[in-house]
Amino acid sequence: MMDLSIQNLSMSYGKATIFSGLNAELHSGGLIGLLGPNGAGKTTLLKILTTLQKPTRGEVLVNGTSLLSHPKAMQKVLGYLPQQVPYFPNLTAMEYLNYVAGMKGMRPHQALEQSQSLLESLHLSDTANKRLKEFSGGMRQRVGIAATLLNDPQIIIADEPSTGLDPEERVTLRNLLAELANDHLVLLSTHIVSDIEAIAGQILVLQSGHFLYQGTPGELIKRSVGDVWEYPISADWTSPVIVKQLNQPTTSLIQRPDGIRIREISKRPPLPQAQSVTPNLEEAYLGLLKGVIQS
Ligand SMILES: Nc1ncnc2c1ncn2[C@@H]1O[C@H](COP(=O)(O)OP(=O)(O)OP(=O)(O)O)[C@@H](O)[C@H]1O
Repeated sequence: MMDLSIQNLSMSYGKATIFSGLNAELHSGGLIGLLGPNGAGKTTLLKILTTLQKPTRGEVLVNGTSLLSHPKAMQKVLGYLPQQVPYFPNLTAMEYLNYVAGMKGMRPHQALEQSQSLLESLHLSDTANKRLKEFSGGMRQRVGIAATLLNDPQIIIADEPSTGLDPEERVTLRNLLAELANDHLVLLSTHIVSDIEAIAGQILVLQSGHFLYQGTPGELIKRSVGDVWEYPISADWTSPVIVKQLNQPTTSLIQRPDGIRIREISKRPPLPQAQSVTPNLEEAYLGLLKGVIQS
């Protein structure tokens, strides 16, 4: 069981405050999704949690031990999956894993055993001796995951790991992280709601330097009940008025058996004929970011 306690954490670059006074309690068992728009500070927060960067103020405790005073306490239990897996085109998958295992201080026989078993569970055994330059983006990402999991880290932190993956590879990665989250602390940062929908037990929403929301996805959806509406498109949907309306982030199109309808996040019914509908997580999240749903 691992616990991460984020206490009054603040980060500024010069005069620019990225976030301030962040507090959160994270535990193993159930994936934790860190959501926020581009530039919200997710990577900066992950860099602090992975000891790559020092915060301006505040503290992070790893099972009660200060990460700032004892970064090794975190480094010993951490598996970090960065946005872009380091790329060594001329190494084979096995050679790359060996190299990472060496950096993690693993003994050669232990490195070999674990690399083989990880390559097998990530369906890469057949390609263990192929050079990484011959791998697809998704395969390379899976090698990155194998490298992250070497030495069985108890905390896994992933930064937008599905960038560049095709839909099938995204699902595979999602399932793998969900499975790991049963007995590891898994924190997955993304700006794509579908990456964590259905697998996150807890979500943190970071925007404008604060956590706008911390809790279960279900609770966020509950909060947005009554704020999402659906209505048929009354005019030609290529007309400038409709196109302008659809360009707002709070509206989307949905195909129904009787035609295309507009879904809109709004405190009040946008049209008299609009019907209140059950929100999905994406809508609840967007409503929160746009201030329609209260944080
Ligand atoms: N070394 C730095 N010096 C100055 N500003 C920085 C530095 N690193 C990041 N920033 C700024 O901090 C803000 C947050 O960046 P960060 O990469 O943490 O966001 P993010 O939520 O991870 O975004 P993305 O999803 O686009 O990766 C951005 O405005 C960025 O320009």
